[in-house]
Amino acid sequence: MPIPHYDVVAGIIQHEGKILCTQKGLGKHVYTSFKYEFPGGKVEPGETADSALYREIKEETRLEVQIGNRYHVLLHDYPDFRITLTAYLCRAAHIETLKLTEHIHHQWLYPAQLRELDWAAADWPIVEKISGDTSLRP
Ligand SMILES: Nc1nc2c([nH]c(=O)n2[C@H]2C[C@H](O)[C@@H](COP(=O)(O)OP(=O)(O)OP(=O)(O)O)O2)c(=O)[nH]1
Repeated sequence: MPIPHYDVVAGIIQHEGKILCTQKGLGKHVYTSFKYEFPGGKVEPGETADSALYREIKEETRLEVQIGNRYHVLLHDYPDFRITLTAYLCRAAHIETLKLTEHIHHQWLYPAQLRELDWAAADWPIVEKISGDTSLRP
């Protein structure tokens, strides 16, 4: 049987120079359980990437973000499935409404601090790019 391939969108949500990092809880897969990721999720049939990202971020964080430019696209193979992960720069004007509905923890970190977290394997190229990206500094 071919392994499933999912189209996943993720938001690099910036607020006052920091980026929102969200930690997954225990899930179906040990290799993504308890890992940090950027809020987002699978693009459903009939959705655009933008509308899927806006919907997922609102569902998961209650934040209403402005979606900006596409930042990075990559293909990653997990043991049971593969994803095309597309990360977009996003901005949150207000973060008072932040409420996690699926993740167990969150941190707002400066770009250079992102490497300190235990990220999902697919996210590392994005984390490395952000860490060295002076244009993201406040
Ligand atoms: N939203 C998001 N998902 C990511 C990132 N990195 C990464 O590997 N993923 C994976 C985790 C999931 O397997 C998939 C996103 O699907 P989903 O958000 O619908 O998650 P899900 O509940 O089906 O996943 P799971 O917890 O059951 O494994 O992409 C990321 O930075 N953001």
